[in-house]
Amino acid sequence: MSLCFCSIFKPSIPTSEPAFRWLIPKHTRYLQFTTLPSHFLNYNNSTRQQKHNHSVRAVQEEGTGILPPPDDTVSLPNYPAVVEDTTHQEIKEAILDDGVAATVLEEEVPNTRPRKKQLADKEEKESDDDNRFTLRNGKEVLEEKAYLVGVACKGDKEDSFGTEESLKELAQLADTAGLLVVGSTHQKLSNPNPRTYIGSGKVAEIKTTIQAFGVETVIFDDELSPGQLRNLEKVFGGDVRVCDRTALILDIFNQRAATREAALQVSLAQMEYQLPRLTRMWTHLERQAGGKVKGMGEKQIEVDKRILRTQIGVLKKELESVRKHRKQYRTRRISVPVPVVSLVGYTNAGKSTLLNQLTGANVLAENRLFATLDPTTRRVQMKNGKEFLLTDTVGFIQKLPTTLVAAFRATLEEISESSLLVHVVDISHPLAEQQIEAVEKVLSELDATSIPKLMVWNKVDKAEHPEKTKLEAKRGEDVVCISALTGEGLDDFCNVVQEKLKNTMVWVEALIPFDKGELLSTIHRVGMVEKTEYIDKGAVVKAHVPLRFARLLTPMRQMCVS
Ligand SMILES: Nc1nc2c(ncn2[C@@H]2O[C@H](COP(=O)(O)OP(=O)(O)OP(=O)(O)O)[C@@H](O)[C@H]2O)c(=O)[nH]1
Ligand SMILES: [Mg+2]
Repeated sequence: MSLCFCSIFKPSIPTSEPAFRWLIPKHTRYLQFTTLPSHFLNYNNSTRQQKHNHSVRAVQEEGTGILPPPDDTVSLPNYPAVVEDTTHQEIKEAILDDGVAATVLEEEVPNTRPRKKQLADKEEKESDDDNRFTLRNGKEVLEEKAYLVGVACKGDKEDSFGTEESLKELAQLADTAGLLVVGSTHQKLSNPNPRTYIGSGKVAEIKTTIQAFGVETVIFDDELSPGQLRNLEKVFGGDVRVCDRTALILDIFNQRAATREAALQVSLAQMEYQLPRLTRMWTHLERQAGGKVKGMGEKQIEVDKRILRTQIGVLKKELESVRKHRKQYRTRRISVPVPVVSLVGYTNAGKSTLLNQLTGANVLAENRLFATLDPTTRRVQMKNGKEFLLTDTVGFIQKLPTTLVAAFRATLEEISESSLLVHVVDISHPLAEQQIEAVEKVLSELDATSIPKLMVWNKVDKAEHPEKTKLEAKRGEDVVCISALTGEGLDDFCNVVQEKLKNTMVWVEALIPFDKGELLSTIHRVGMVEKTEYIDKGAVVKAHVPLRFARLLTPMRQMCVS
C-alpha cells in the first residue's frame, strides 16, 4: 500500500458522516503519533481517494478523533502512518503502515441525527443511568464506570498472583466499592515507566477505550507515584479519575468503617496516603492567574501539607484515647482466664461465617471483600462444657497498603495477644496457595509468627474434589477441613483447637480448698483436667491451665507441694 499524502487539520466541526472509534492493538507502532500535536489526523490512500472521500475516525495523539473530508486539511508530507481507505459501511478493520491492524470499536452517530432520534438516544442513556443505580451499604448510588489496568514486571515472582488473577481480584474490590467494571487491560514491562507507569502506547490505547465506553475511573492494580497519577489524569482528560489499588482499598474501608476506632484508623491512613499526593490540587491556582503569581500554588501546597499534618496529629491523639478504652476492656477480659483464639485469613475466606456458626453471633458475612473491619469476640461453648473466646478480625489481601497495616496495627493487637491463631483458608479458591502466602507475609509484619497456628481449609463443600481435599488435609500437619456454611467438620475443629490450646497451657497440681469451689469449676471450663482427688482439706487437681490462670493458682500449688 502506498501513501500519497498525509494531513493534519484543526479539530473542527464533526461532520454528518458516521464516525468510528479505532482501537490500535499494537502500541509499538502507535508510539509514532505521540510526537505530533494533538490535532486530528487524516489518512488517505491516493489510489482510492476519489472513491472513498468520506470521514472516518482515526487515532490522534491521545486517543481518537473525527476526520472530516480532505478539503479541510493541512498537508503533512511523509507522515509514517497510513489508514487504508474504505467505505464507512464496510469498515471493520483498517491497516496502518507495516501491517498493523486497527479495529472498529463501535459506530458513533453524530449530532446531526434527527431530533426525534436524539431524544430517543437521551432517554436510552437516562434509562442506562437508571440501570446503573445500585444499593450500597443501604444507600442508592450511581455505579461509576471503571476500567482496570495491570502490569507484570520482569522481576515479579513466578509463584505470586498472576496479573490476570490480580486484576480479577481488583474487579471484586471495585465491585465492593460500588463501581461498574467495563473492562481491563494489562501489559508486560521490563520496568514501569517513571512518568505514566505504563508505556505511552498503552496510555493511548486506554484513552481510546475511555472514550469508547464512557469510562469515569481508571484503576491501576499497583501503587502509583503522585507524579504518575498526575500525568495519567492529564493525558486521560479532565473528568476521568485515576486511582490505584491502595486508594480503592482505602475507599472501601472508608465506606465500611462502622465504629469510631475504625473510622479514625481509616481517616488516618487516608491522610497519610494523601500527604505526598497533594501537589496536584493547587496547580490550578497558577493556571488561573496566568502564571503571574508563580509559586502561589507551591505556597498553597505547603499550607495544605501543614494543615494535613496537624489533622494527622489530632487524629492520632483521638485514636490513642479510643484505644485506651478498648485496652481497659481487654484487660478486664484477660482477668477472666478463658483462652483467646483469633481467626485470621485472606478476605472472604469465611472467618465471620465460622464465628457465626460456632457462637450464634450475627456478624456481617457476605460475598464481598472486607466485610469485617472491627474485631468481634464471642464465647464458644463446646459440647463437652469447655469454652474459649473466638475473635474475628479484618481480612488480609495481597499488596495490602502499608499505611493500612500500620493504621490497623492496634486493632490487630488482638491477634498478637491470642493463645492460638486459626488461619482460615478458602480452599475452593484457585489461588488458595498464594493467598496463604500473602496472609503469612502480613502475619510476619505483625510479629505474630511465634503464636501457635492451626490452618483451617474452609469451603470444602465448594471445592472441586471435596473428598480428595479432605484426604489431603488429613495428611497435612495442623490442618482441619471444614465448611463453615454447612457446619461440616466443626466438631473436629473444636477438638483440634482444644488440643492445640492444651499445648499452650501449663501443667499444674493444686490443692483447691472446699470454700474455693468456683475455682475448681473454672479449671474444668478453661483447662484440661487429668485427675481430681478429694482429700479432707479440699480437691487435689492435676490439669493443664492457661498461664494467666496458673499464676492465680500459685498459693494453692504451693499448698499442694507442702
Ligand atoms: N460455599 C461456602 N461458602 C462459604 C463458606 N464459608 C463462607 N462462605 C461464604 O463466603 C463469603 C464470605 O464469607 P465471610 O464469612 O464474610 O468471609 P470473611 O473471611 O469474614 O471475609 P472478610 O470479612 O471480608 O475478611 C460469604 O458469602 C459466605 O457465605 C463455606 O464453608 N462454604
Ligand atoms: Mg468477615
